[in-house]
Formats: sequence, structure tokens, C-alpha cells
Amino acid sequence: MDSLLKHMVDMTGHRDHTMLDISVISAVQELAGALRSRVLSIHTVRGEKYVRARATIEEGQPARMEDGDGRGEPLADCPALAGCLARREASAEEVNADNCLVLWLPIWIGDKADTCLEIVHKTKYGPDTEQVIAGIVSVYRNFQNLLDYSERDSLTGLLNRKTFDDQLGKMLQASAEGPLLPGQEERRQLCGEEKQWLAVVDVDHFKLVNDKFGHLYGDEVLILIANLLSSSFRSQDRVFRFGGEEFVVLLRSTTLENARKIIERFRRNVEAHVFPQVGKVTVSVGFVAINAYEAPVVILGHADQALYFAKSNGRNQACYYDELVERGQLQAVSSNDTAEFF
Ligand SMILES: Nc1nc2c(ncn2[C@@H]2O[C@H](COP(=O)(O)OP(=O)(O)OP(=O)(O)O)[C@@H](O)[C@H]2O)c(=O)[nH]1
Repeated sequence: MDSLLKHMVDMTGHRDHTMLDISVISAVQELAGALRSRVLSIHTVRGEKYVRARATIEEGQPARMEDGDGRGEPLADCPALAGCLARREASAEEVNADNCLVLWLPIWIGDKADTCLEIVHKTKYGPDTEQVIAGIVSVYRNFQNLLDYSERDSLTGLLNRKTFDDQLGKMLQASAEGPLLPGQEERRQLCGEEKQWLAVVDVDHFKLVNDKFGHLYGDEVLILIANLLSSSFRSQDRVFRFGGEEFVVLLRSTTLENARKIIERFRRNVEAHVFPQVGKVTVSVGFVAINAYEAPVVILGHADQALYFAKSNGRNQACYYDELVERGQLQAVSSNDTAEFF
């Protein structure tokens, strides 16, 4: 019981998802005598579900975080888990090729399960161990819920400004280490071409929407734009509401051509959408490649410069910072270790 309490204190003492993942698998591994425990992410790419390990602990080894990029394995390759998720069941179990039992415990939050615990063990668990595991799963779910709540904007459900610094830090690290891709072959193929990107999105003439239709309709527009952002970008990308009618997107490992295509697709999705009562709404976007050697404030400043160029040159367009500088439409003036642009 001492050990259980110690793990519960550890699990509830964290303020970020990564450490919570590490502590939940450490608890399960020890208390359920597992051979291997993992936290899996379940995400959708173009309508297909994929499973990717976020954290792993193996017998006799310390817990480790897994590379957060890449798609992972198709959920369809794991029919027992796929069936359990489709039927919204609490657990699934099967015997693997090594004759060990694999237990999956999806973490249901409402009718969604983006996370699943996977426990590989030798013999069937008795009721006491099952009860301990169920307790750990409940604490994990509740705490994940709490962390999600503190990281999200209450109007749109997007990640909030507070979470941005942390996520940008991770991207800066990724760009310093080179493009992160699921397979080494893919990494070779696209070497040198892929970058991380930051885009600032701002609703055009949003003040007019509020003035003409009222704040409730204004809020509705923001919620619908947040939905269009979430559906236009990939699950590995991160979308934030920065406040007001400004949003920021972090795009992972992609080429300039693709970044432009994805951003354009989003811009056109907004342009084509009919907003209830309000009708047509457009957005302007400024985007820039993330350079690991530049301060976040400089990266954001460059994207903002491109956004303001888009705003002052007709709106409803996406502008790429480097292209504007190359064409002489934005001029760089260095000041100390940051830069200002006009
Ligand atoms: N409904 C609603 N309005 C908001 C919210 N946050 C900020 N706003 C409004 O957003 C408007 C932003 O207006 P401006 O910054 O002048 O820009 P704009 O009208 O979008 O014009 P451009 O950006 O130049 O195209 C202001 O009227 C704010 O009151 C919110 O959460 N809900």
C-alpha cells in the first residue's frame, strides 16, 4: 500500500503530460509486475487511425519518452485494440507472439480515447491487481483532464498561449536536431528539405463582425475558425489561440512547398465556409521557417511582419516572410542580437 501511495503522490505531482505519462507507466510496471508498459497515442491522419508510443518502460530499465513524431502503426494492425475502441469498451486483451498477455486500457474522456495504456505481462491478473490498475487508470484520466483544462483556451478548445512557449521550445530542439520522421529511409529521402514552420493567422476585419452582428456571433466565428484550423492541419501540428482573433500554428517537418499548400488550403477552407448569419469571413496569414538559432520572439516577430504585410496588401492571403525579404518587400535592419523589419 505504501508503494501505491508513493506512486499516486508522484502521478499527481506533475504539471505536464510527459512526466505524467512517465509516472503512470512506472506505477503500472511496479504495481502490476509487468514486463513492459507503454502509453500509446491514438490519432487520425486523413481518416485513418494510428497508434504511436509516447512513453515506454521495460523490465529492469528506466522509463523513457519516445520520439513524439511520426505516424506510428496503423490501428488496423492491432484488431483487438481497434475493436475495443470501436465498441467503446474499457479494456482488451490478447496473447502475443511471445505467449505473453497484452492488456490495453483506453483512457476514455467522454466518448473519445486519444490515449491508451498497454501492459504486457506473463500471467492473468487476479482481482486485487485488476483493482489497483483500475485505480491508477482513474487517477491518470482525471489528472490528464485537469492538465488539458489548464492548457486549453476555454472558448475554442485550442491550446492556449501559456502552452505555446513549451511547444515552440520542443520544435526549436527538433529543428536543431534535424527533421524528425518516423522512418530512417524517409529521413534520407527528404534530407535538407524539411523544416518546422510557424504561421500567425488573424481574422480579417473581425471588429466589423462584432460591431455588425454582436459578440455572440463573433465568438461563434472564432469557434468555427478554430474547427477549420484543427481540420486543415495534421495531428502532429499544433494550433494555438493566442488571444482575440489571432491564432498560431506550428507545423512539423515539412517542405516549404507543403507548408504553403497546407496554409493555402486552410485559407481557402475559411474563404469557402458560410458562417451562420455572418456569411463570408477571411483570414490573413504570415509564416516563417523555424530556425533553432533564433530567439522565439524573433521568429514570432518575422511571422507577424509577414502577417502585417498580408493585411496591408489586400488581406485574405498567406505571405512567406523570407520571400518578402528576398523580393525587397520587407527590409531587415539588425539591432543587437534581434532584428527589426519595416
Ligand atoms: N467576439 C469576440 N471578439 C473578440 C474577442 N477577442 C477580441 N475580440 C475583438 O476582435 C477585434 C479585433 O479587431 P482589430 O484588431 O481592430 O482588427 P480587425 O477588425 O480584425 O481588422 P484587421 O485585423 O486589420 O483585418 C476587436 O473588436 C476585439 O474586441 C473574443 O474573444 N470574442
